[in-house]
Amino acid sequence: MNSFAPLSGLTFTKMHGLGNDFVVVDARLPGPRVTPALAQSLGDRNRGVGFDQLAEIRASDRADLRLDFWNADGTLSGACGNATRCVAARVMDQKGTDSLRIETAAGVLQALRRDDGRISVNMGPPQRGWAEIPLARDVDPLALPLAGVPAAIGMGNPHCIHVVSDADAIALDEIGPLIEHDPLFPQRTNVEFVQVRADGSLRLRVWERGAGVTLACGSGACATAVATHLLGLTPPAVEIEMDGGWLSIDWRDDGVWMTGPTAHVFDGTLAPAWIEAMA
Ligand SMILES: N[C@H](CCC[C@H](N)C(=O)O)C(=O)O
Repeated sequence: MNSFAPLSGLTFTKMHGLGNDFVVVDARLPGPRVTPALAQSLGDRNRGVGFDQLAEIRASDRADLRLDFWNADGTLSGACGNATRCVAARVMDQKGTDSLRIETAAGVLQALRRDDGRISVNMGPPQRGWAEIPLARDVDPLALPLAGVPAAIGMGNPHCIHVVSDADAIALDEIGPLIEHDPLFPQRTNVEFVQVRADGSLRLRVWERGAGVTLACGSGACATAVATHLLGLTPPAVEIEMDGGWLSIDWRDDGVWMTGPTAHVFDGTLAPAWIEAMA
């Protein structure tokens, strides 16, 4: 029994990592390919299923499988840490293994199941150069010419990280989209606001490119941990609390490791008339 039903079977799998929620479809089986329009309709929380991102499983000749990630607005993202952890958990369950390699646009990532059941993914090395993040011009990525002098780090997708004294005081809904669409980011950007607490943990809130405020963001947590370390504020390993819960991040020589829980919520079936209306 395949662990993921094909979209052509009008079914999908719903999962979340710390409330960052995903629809997973297995495009290795016969059925329609995901398109921007289909992702937008499926992502609609009133007229569709609703998700922060859609994770599309495809065959890979470099790893156990390939994942592509679609935001709720129909745009593609090169990375999605929490979805990578969720799909890895479900496929490792099905294979009865504790390790998996997943090809993404950002490279082949290693996933591991920890003894406590949490799932770790090595998200690879951060992008620190302005052109690879990417930024629109050659400025210091650790001191951007924007309000609050934020930092920019890429993790296969762009992140703009603001260190603030009180992350919960930020009007994320208002400020997030303004920064997401700032011309300094030619591919737009994810937007983070982070507070360094006295105990060394981080409080992080995220406005996601193409999705809005989310309860957690894996690649955003990785980018934030890299930025606060480069700014001399934290060690390479740090615990990060987001609205949906905690991720453990460890920037090691082989890449930025992210560890946290995953949850399989349900397997759903789309009404044939709904698919028909999509055509
Ligand atoms: N929620 C995802 C990030 C999605 C990033 C996406 N919003 C973009 O880069 O366009 C994560 O756990 O890494």
